Amino acid sequence: MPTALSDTPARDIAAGTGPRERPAAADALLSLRGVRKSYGGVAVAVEGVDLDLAPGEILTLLGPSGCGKTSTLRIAIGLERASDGEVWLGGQLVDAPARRVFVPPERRNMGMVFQSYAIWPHMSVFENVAYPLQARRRPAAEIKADVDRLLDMTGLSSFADRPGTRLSGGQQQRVAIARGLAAGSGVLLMDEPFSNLDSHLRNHMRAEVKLLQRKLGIAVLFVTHDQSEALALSDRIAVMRAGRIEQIGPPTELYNNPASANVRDFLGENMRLSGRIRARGRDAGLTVELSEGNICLVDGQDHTGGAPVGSPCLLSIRPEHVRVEPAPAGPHTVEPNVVAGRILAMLFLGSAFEASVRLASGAVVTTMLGSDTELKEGQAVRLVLPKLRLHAWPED
Ligand SMILES: Nc1ncnc2c1ncn2[C@@H]1O[C@H](COP(=O)(O)OP(=O)(O)OP(=O)(O)O)[C@@H](O)[C@H]1O
Repeated sequence: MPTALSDTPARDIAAGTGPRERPAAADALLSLRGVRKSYGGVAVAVEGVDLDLAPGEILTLLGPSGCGKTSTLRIAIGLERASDGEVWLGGQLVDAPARRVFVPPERRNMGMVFQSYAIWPHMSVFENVAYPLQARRRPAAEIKADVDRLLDMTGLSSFADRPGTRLSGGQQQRVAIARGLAAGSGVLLMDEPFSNLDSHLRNHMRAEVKLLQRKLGIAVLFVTHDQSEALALSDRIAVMRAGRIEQIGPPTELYNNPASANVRDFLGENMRLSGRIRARGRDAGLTVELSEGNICLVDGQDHTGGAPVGSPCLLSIRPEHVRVEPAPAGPHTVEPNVVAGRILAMLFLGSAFEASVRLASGAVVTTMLGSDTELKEGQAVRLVLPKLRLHAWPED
């Protein structure tokens, strides 16, 4: 894996601190095994987390406030000690309470970028980036060469002499990233790094970080509560809830095949329709009668756990998978997987319209329409629900 600097590799950092054998994942740069954290022995923040950060990947911890994302990150870098479990860095054990192993953060050499950037205002851009290298007493010529390279890679060369205070939010963020890379382990931890930026700059920085990460081949463990940020940036997402990882996988897998209602609702929008199971296919598939009276064939995921025919259930479908067509003239005909409705309101989002549609039952659902749609507010429509895109769940 190409690391940013000609620096001490992570596997040498903790030399002499623990056993030599590797944890389960052979090529992982960072591994957490059964990590648990309770503050003051009472509040449990992290409850048995296992994860492996592979070389060159962006792995995001995603979840609502208080689910344990930051605690997990702080344990990884050594700012907190795990209460139980093991942390491995580059094949070396760096935290294992049961084995009395703990390597402090300054000896883990991992870069961390915080929400607040933590740029030192009394130092120039060059000095900020050089700091982690000076702290390790590297020779001046080597420091200069490495910092020049990092400033070049992050597009900051022309700002080298500028004080940290005289930079825009995006530039400060880049200084924080360059300084994180100077830590040299090839692993960068980022905790909500864009939350202080306005939405335009936030989008720009997401793209910039991903480009930089791809160029350098570093591994990033990223924390956010923003699902669109996680979907856009990550190679893999770990959705956390109450201190545990609920599902981990590539963004498209989590989006298309959520393993739980929590992951389904946390990632993206859903149209939800309530109904009752009318039949179960021999191998797979359900027939569901909606509250609208229509029949729907469901060939997506079945999360109803074999609930018997007659049980209430919930169907979900991503709004972009619903086809919205003008209602045909003449008497209403009932067809499977087609629901009648009327557009109540259309919101123009730039690239698309978000339309609220009232169904016969009175339920209001949200759908997406192309920006060139000819459909209008007040118009009668039919919603076509492809069976492969419909997932069945127990009632909420
Ligand atoms: N130093 C601390 N002392 C006591 N409890 C703490 C401490 N730090 C975090 N907690 C608690 O641990 C739980 C997890 O907190 P953590 O900051 O890891 O969550 P988070 O998902 O990162 O939240 P946020 O997105 O709000 O930062 C919360 O209930 C929090 O109140």
